[in-house]
Amino acid sequence: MSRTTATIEPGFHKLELRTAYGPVYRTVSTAPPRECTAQEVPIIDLQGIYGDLDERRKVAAQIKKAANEIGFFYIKNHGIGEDVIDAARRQAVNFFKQPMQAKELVTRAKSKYFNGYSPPRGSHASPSESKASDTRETLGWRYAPEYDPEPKDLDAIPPEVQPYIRGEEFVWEGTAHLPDFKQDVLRYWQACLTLSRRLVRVFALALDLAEDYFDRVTTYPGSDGVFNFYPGMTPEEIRNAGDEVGLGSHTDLQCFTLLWQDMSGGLQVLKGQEWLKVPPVEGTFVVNIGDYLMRLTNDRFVSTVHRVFNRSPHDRLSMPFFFGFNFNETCSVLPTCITDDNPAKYQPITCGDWCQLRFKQSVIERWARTRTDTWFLERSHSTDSA
Ligand SMILES: O=C(O)CCC(=O)C(=O)O
Ligand SMILES: [Fe+2]
Repeated sequence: MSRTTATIEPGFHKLELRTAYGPVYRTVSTAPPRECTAQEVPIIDLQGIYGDLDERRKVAAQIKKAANEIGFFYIKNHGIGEDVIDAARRQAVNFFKQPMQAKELVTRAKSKYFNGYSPPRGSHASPSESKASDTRETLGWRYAPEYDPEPKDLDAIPPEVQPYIRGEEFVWEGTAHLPDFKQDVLRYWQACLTLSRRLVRVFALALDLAEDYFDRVTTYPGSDGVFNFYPGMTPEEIRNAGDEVGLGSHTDLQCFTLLWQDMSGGLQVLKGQEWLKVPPVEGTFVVNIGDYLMRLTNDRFVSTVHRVFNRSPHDRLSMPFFFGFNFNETCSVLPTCITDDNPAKYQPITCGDWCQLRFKQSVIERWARTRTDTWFLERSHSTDSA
């Protein structure tokens, strides 16, 4: 019986990545990451998005270049107040510093839609990267129209939208003992949502579409707020950490992510086969393209693999916000991303169904892993695909 065994050159290894259609594998360098350059991951000044059309187009051109090349860039002058960020950051730390019993009041096990708290080792983003699961713990909450900064009439939510509302109140009920938690966290989330609606208009310009092209599909958008906490390590833990990661290699799912990270460092981005460090820059967010937007742009904008290490004595905190389209809207590859020579590669799909495909893969995979560990490991080491 023949069996394919991929040959990997020394200095490289095979990285397993989750996608909506099951695992894919990439050959990746094992060399330590190097610092990214300002050309590779540029800092884009957003001041111009509040200016005239000409200024908005200039920002759009910079976003287009970065989105085409690496799918990651920093934004400065983004308009989210330092006080808003600071209050959210303090609340996140208050939350994670609680005893486990208090955090479990909002355990993800209570959720139908991945809201709530997941403890350290609660996820394993890339099973081939590390034998152990991810060290981060995380708290997430999702879109609910009653908190939308664009006020909604709750009695007039379209019936086709209603089944796709993913926010759940238990997150706020189970944190009500933390003074001002809900207020400070939602203020941050609302600021991220407002900025994302503004940014998606610049993305439309970057894609040669009318500026309001996406307005119709961002009325009840995918808007996942998340706090990630990566605990610091003692020197001994660092020595024994082996291949452990804070958050394993993955791509984000929706259109784009706004990522606030504290000054610890630890974010890495995969460029070709090489890992780049994308360090924190004071006063900025990192923005990265997600899989759904990559699909809608016929792969013009790239959703890039990234991961996080926190091999330091200090705790690390990040506060990503994942922005997508209304989960009920079926979207096709964008007309400006199709030519006679380059027809649409993908079928229309809703952002909700797209995310669901990936979630399902994780569930199938977890199931396979618990049932037949050896079967699964053999398969993941002997299959070579895209
Ligand atoms: O913590 C970070 O810097 C990145 C987090 C991330 O990639 C994610 O939550 O998807
Ligand atoms: Fe991510």
